[in-house]
Amino acid sequence: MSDCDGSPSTSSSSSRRFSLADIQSATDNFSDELVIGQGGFGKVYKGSISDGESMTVAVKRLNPRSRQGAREFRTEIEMLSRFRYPYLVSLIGYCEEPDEMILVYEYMPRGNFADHLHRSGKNYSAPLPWLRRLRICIDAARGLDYLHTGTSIQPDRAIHRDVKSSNILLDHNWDAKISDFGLSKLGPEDQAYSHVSTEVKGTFGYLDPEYYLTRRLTRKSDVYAFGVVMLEALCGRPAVDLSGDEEQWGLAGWAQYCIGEGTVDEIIDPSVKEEIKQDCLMDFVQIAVECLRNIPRKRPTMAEIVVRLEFALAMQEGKNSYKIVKPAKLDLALQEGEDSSDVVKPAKMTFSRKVQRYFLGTTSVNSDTKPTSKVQRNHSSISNSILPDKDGAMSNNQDGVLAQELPSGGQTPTPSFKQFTFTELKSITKNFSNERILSKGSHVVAFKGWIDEKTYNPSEFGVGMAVVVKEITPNGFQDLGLSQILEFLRNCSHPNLVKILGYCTSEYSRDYNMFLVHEYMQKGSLDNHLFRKGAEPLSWPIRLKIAIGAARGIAFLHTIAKQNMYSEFEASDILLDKILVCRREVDEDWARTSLSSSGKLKSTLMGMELQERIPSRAARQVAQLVLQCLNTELRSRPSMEEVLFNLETIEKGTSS
Ligand SMILES: Nc1ncnc2c1ncn2[C@@H]1O[C@H](COP(=O)(O)OP(=O)(O)OP(=O)(O)O)[C@@H](O)[C@H]1O
Repeated sequence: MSDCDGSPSTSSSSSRRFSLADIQSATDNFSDELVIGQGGFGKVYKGSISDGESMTVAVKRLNPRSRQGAREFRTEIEMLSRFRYPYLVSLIGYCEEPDEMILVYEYMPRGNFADHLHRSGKNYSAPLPWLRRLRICIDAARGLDYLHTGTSIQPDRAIHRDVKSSNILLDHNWDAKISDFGLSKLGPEDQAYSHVSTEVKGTFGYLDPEYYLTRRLTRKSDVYAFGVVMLEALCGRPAVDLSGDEEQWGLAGWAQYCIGEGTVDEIIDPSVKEEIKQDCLMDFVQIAVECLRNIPRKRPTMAEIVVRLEFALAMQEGKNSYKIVKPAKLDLALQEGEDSSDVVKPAKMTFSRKVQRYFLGTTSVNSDTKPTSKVQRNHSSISNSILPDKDGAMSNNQDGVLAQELPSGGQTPTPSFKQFTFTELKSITKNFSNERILSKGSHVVAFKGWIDEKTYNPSEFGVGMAVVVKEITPNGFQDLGLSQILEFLRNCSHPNLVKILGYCTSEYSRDYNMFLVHEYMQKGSLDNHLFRKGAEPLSWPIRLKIAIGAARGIAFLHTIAKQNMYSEFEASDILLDKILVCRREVDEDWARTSLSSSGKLKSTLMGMELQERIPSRAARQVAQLVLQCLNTELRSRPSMEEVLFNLETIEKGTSS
């Protein structure tokens, strides 16, 4: 393990070395009028350098009286030269002269997140809407995930050590990037829980108590600090505020206390309170509280946080109107050594203990707090609707709905995963009539129909939500048992996967076939758009968006397949080919997309007719990525997460 606190030579391979005269000219000789910020290192100026074209930059000049110095300066250069990513601020160059240490960064015109949350600084104009706060948290989480896990191309891993809202900077589109790597440590490569022992550094209000006590630094210290940032975003309060009552000085402690007391509503920033949807709020609070768990091992990883925040965003945007169960939640309730007996008696169904807890919703917001919060109460009401009966059998309610979300405001509950009756399916598909057939394969026939959006009851032709009813012969499932299939399907919920609305295994069904009901994707499958004669060619940005959507869906499948309960099978094998439930298709606004196989991905991206219209740099990058995916040596192929990361980077490069 190398350590940035040693004194590596300033790695300047990808950063430019400026003379002091360059910097003086860029900042009007360090004019006070150009000061845009001040941190522990020194003042930050807005400047303008010319490299052929003129470019606005942020110039950070070491204050000779600062407690920070050469070590932080070198660490920053070293880190930012190694870690380049759309969600990390870029270092453009540096200046090192006998009495000067200066860093030059890309300029982030909207300043830092803290100023917008706490209504301070020149950049603040109006309270940030909730959606924007959520997106900023996701960007920052992506940046930290990259720092923590690296990629096959950039295998180094690091711990930031000073995650806070003033180190999250915003560009003119409100895209967020992590900054300030002066305290970062290059970390151990493999295990999330291995650590480095260091002198305790960081910022009060964000310091992981475990690190403070033990000096054992892990990535989970960043996760703790990120949890505090999430609370700042939710409450609009700084991490430390000494102006109020003593128990409210530290946001982390105060917010956790309120959540435990069921009074989380009272601490939400009034300017966003009305905007936050209940589902999104519950998830957001849940993630934040988990980040703050006392035991670092029990905190989620940044990768999990990214997926779950994206999920919360989808809920806020109304893309998942029914209750969906997220794989990341596996970790919420199922911590090692936890006793499940207080939750639910073992059911006769073959769901594993993990799956039961997972499926029933979480029962403990935080293993460190008492189970009395509103969030918890809401969750337990979800559980109650599907508690096993006294014989241990899982009971459905009268509608055959297995799990129900109980939304706020007394709206009609929406089923999450319905057990349809065969009669209902007959009504949905007009008695499985030929005119309703969408496609026919050797093991699967798909029919189109309509159901009521709220109850999932059959509705008239063209009324309510369009769905696909798929009839699958037993051979279509290979050797999988029903319980395994259902387990998987329930958890297969992600904005980039077709939504499974329910199933039917009625004894009256033809030949004991199974039926799945999933959402209907208006634009059909991608191959239609790519290969159908006369189809309007898809533009390059849409193709890229589709590839990214598909990569997100697949990456998610891989994540859930990694959970123990699925260790016996590979998600991609089962879902993509055999069960056919996740044959991802393109929806209405092209935002949630996917492809039907990696073969199509290749042809999508390499389509000859498009080559002229793809920016040449992007074309090269895509071609390189495709070649990596097709590497004959399995181990050398990138993971889906890496593919996704690369596609997102290419997209950023194309749009900027
Ligand atoms: N690249 C940049 N673009 C725009 N503004 C920036 C940039 N870098 C820093 N700033 C502004 O300058 C402020 C100070 O930045 P700096 O990283 O030195 O300090 P800090 O992180 O707030 O504090 P400390 O260094 O003590 O942890 C930031 O909060 C931000 O408002």
